[in-house]
Amino acid sequence: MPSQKNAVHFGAGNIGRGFIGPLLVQSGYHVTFADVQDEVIDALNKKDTYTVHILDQEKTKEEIGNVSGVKSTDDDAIDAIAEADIVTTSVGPEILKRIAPAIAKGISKRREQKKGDLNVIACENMVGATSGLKEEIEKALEGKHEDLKYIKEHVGFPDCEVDRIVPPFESEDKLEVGVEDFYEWVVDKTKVKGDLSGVKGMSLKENLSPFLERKLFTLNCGHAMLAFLGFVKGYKTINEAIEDEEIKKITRGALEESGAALIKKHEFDEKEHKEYIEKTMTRYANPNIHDELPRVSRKPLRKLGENERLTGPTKMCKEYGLPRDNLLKGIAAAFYFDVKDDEESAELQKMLKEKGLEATLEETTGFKKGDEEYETVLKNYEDLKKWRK
Ligand SMILES: NC(=O)C1=CN([C@@H]2O[C@H](COP(=O)(O)OP(=O)(O)OC[C@H]3O[C@@H](n4cnc5c(N)ncnc54)[C@H](O)[C@@H]3O)[C@@H](O)[C@H]2O)C=CC1
Ligand SMILES: O=P(O)(O)OC[C@H]1O[C@](O)(CO)[C@@H](O)[C@@H]1O
Repeated sequence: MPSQKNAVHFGAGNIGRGFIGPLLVQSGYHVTFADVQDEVIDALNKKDTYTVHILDQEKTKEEIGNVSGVKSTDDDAIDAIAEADIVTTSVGPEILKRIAPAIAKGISKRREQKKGDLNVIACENMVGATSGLKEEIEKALEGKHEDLKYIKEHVGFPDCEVDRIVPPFESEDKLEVGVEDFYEWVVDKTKVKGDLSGVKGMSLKENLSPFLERKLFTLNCGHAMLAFLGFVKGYKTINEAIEDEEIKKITRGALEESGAALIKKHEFDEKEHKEYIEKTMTRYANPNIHDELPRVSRKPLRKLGENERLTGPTKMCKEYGLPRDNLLKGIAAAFYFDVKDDEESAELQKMLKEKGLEATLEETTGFKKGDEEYETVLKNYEDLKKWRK
């Protein structure tokens, strides 16, 4: 009998339980979720199985078994890494540095126990998430030459792109999760140690960047446009926002703008990219998915950042001398995002109050006074005032 393959997944949240965890289980791994929420960890250990609802036209279910939970801050997490064949994460970009020390300790233990190859893959909405995590792990092992040598020889750190819409799911059962049918997981093949071809749903590619930029500057870009513009008009959900013809038109326009730049940069087939945009618009409008705007627009300071989903495609359009009017409407709308329990939203509103829009715009997006983008966002911000109810 083949021996049990083991995976440790940091973050038993929506993407962990609804996307990466299930794919690993279906590929024959026992998945140990490492999280900080006791309730979720206890439930995983008590039940050993949970339901994933596929929220498509026809609603189906998958039962996911062979799972357990550990506290990511306990030694149990380190022990689990020592026994793992793969470590994945979906904790949010800002949490990666917090989990790096535990992964470093787990790697050190593997080296002592002369364990074989391991791959660590950060599945976050971010360019270079795994590379950043690798840096943090190496920092945690500074001066430990044997561990660093072991990493070089035995630990792969491939960056990746993850795409599946998984909002919080209403259920009495803490573990149940609701997902769209669509998913895409593209992993940088050139950085893998050993063989990951047995992982179901993982697409190994030599050139990750076009896939990553296509996803961030399309799915995430349009989602952010809908969420920020929808918020200005007082809508609560993505479904409400996309039903508004004005918002829908601007969002589609933004995807066409980012699409034109992506086609130029990555030489995508024009017709195929048009279809990709249409498919993305259909995914947003899925009537079976209830997605609240504050989730999609969460952490606005990160989302406004250079090379992120709105500023990134805008800059790319500029580089190729292409229009970016719709994208700049989405950027302007982001400054209206005001949700008290979102720390970054509170920080953004504080900046606006204390420094004013001009300085905040410069600080968050990198657009400078005199740039066409800077002036247009200021104008758009004024124009959006009439949208507020
Ligand atoms: N939900 C979605 O539709 C998508 C999310 N993503 C990305 O996946 C990542 C996670 O997103 P979600 O699953 O939606 O978030 P989530 O909030 O549902 O899950 C995050 C999980 O991480 C856990 N966590 C926080 N600190 C931790 C720590 N120190 N150690 C271990 N676990 C910790 C939380 O308790 C939570 O269970 C983000 O980077 C997001 O950008 C990517 C594609 C789609
Ligand atoms: O932390 P992030 O990037 O906001 O992740 C949550 C996100 O999940 C998605 O719905 C789907 O990837 C995004 O468009 C959304 O913003």
